[in-house]
Amino acid sequence: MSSPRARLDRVTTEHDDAAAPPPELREEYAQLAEEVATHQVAYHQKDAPLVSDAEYDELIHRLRRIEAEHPELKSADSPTEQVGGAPSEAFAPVDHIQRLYSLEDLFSREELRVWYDRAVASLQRQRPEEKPRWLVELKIDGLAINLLYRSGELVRAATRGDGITGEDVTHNVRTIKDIPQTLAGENHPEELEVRGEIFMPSADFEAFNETLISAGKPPLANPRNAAAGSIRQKDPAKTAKRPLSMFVHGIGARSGLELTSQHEAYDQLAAWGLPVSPYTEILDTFEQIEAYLDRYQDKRHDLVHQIDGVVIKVDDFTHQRALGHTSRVPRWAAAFKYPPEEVTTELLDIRVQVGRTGRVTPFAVLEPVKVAGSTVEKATLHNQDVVKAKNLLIGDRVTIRKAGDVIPEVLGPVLPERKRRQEEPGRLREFVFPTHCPSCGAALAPTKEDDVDIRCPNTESCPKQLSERVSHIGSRSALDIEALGDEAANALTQPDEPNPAPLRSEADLFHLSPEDLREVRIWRDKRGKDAGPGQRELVRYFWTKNGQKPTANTVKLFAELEKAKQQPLWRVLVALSIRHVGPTASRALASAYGSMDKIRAADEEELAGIDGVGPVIAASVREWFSVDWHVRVVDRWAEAGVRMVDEVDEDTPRTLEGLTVVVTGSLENYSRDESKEAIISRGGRASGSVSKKTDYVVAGENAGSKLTKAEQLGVPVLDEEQFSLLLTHGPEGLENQG
Ligand SMILES: NC(=O)c1ccc[n+]([C@@H]2O[C@H](COP(=O)([O-])OP(=O)(O)OC[C@H]3O[C@@H](n4cnc5c(N)ncnc54)[C@H](O)[C@@H]3O)[C@@H](O)[C@H]2O)c1
Ligand SMILES: [Zn+2]
Repeated sequence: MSSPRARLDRVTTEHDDAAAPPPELREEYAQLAEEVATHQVAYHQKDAPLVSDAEYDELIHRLRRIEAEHPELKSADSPTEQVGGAPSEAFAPVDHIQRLYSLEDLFSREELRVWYDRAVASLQRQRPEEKPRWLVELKIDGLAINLLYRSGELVRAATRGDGITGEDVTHNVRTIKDIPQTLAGENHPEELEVRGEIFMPSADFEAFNETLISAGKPPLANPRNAAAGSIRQKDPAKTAKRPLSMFVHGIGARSGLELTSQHEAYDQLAAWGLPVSPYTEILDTFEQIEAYLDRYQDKRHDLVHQIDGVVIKVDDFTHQRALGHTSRVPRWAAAFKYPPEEVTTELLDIRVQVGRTGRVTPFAVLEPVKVAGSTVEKATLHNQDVVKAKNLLIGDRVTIRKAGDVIPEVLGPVLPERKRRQEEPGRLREFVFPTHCPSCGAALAPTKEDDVDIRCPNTESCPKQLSERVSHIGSRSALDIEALGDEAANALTQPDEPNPAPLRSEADLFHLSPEDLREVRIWRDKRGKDAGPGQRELVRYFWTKNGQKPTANTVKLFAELEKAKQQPLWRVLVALSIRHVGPTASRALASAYGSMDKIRAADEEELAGIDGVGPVIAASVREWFSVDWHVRVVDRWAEAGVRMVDEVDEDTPRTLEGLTVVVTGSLENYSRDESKEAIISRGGRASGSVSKKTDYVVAGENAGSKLTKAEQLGVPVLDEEQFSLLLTHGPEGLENQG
């Protein structure tokens, strides 16, 4: 599929100014048109898309581009002229009184700007005295519906179909509680068409899918497919079981009803009991529209329904009429699309990786694909059971999802494509979990018999486990050694033939000398940040000449290792890679005991009793200290001068004793860890989630849902300045603030 597309791009640019389309282009145009038409049927009629919306959008855009350059290629039934699909024969056809249109898609701020300027200019010419206002609302990812009310009674409901003829789904729509059978209020027009979007609320969608999975049925792909599939059931009883809602987004034919604007129409429809969206706003300027786009891009996962963009409409009906329609879309409205969060790509392979605690996890190797602003080529699959549950075969086309900052997830195979591929022998194959560690060759096994996790038992010297542990020691949540990242950890722990690895165990990390790194490439060759231009040769000269003067990179590593020895006890605990012992548990242990020796001496029961520790972590800590080489790590580090005791700083006043504080968003003067430490060292509890028990929420730049939650629960919200006052003077500091 990709090669004809790539060729197409080339051909269209080369022939920008050519008059007659060359035969290859003709043929490729025909092919692409057919492909797009197939996707339209799969999506609109069968509710079973073969590709993601993003890919479809790309195809149809290319088609439009060719048509723009070579209009003679375009036929009247081109897929670019279609509004949705022809109505399915499973339902009675219904002619809409007034046509339904699709919307022009805009994929960037630049495209939006062009569209906006054109609309403004066109209105300016026609009605120079008036300035348009914009009604901006969310683009609900659902199914369009046209409701017909006669004298206040719902008489018919139809899908959009091709815009002229839809499918009669009245019985099914009557099962939706949000849609009134009889309108409230009075003065109902004799005839009224109400347009809206039927959707399955995000929360219900997840719950519904869980019931499907537990009944052994395949889950629905996304809320849009869910809504469309639910409305187009043959049996209304089935539709009735689906949690569906609707929001109004337009008005069609209306007899004897005088309305002057879109927002007035919404107000009237709301007064008659129809559900209108709470997210709609009337705006005046382009900047305000952009601010709206920004706001909802951040919030898109906290909404009642899924959205794929924002719809911008000219509010005034006179203005709408002045701008008019094309055959397919209104010129007075357009849809701004957010970057897609779901795309499909090829599952090239499933491999396994070895983690720092020996866990061997499968991950998907993907054909690189852009999603939500970044390129994805790998996604964890967690364990064998997940690979099975997701029903993945190597060679499948798969849907992946990346929402915001969340790590990318493989949702599952594109099933219709799977069927096609199954017919080609050898195209698909099942993933077989390896029996031996890909790094050290040890036989893999679960720790306990019924454990889903498979592990490499060679914990001490499996090179991959060791390098993962070493890079973890350098990570920000552990000893925070910037010069000790993945690359450095690899260089330290993997042999670089003919040289052996400088480090065979993390026990010796703090005993390394610059001499040990002399032959290791990243320290031998690389100029550090401090080394100025031209110094590289000089530094190398010293190395080769007398082996005395280390490179700037080496200096940096050793300076940072030295500094790391002074890190607080909790960070040392994190650095040890004890299973289940992350920053939270480490802080709890460190503040309860204050020294490594005491933690080592504590028995399991005692550990389990510590607030923030509990039985699982307690067992894990005890087990860890029972292994000889683990203890050796601690001893060797202590020997090298790593701090194993927390000094109780008598000078820090315990101003936050007994208080729980949540910090959200970014502060100017404190990093995430610094603010936590500031709270804990003053006797407070630094929590990650807001509840009724939270005493204060400190909100920095870009604070998100935690701030909203605090406001809902009435938890006092502090800015950074008030936070500083709280730290130095306790709650009284805030009271005196005036
Ligand atoms: N994956 C595939 O194979 C495939 C195939 C065909 C179409 N598609 C997807 O379908 C969409 C194109 O279909 P389309 O013609 O329905 O266009 P569209 O969904 O981009 O926009 C038009 C529709 O948006 C809906 N809408 C939602 N909120 C609205 C609001 N607030 N105001 C007005 N309208 C609102 C209306 O139902 C309207 O008909 C694209 O997203 C495309 O990616 C995908
Ligand atoms: Zn191994």
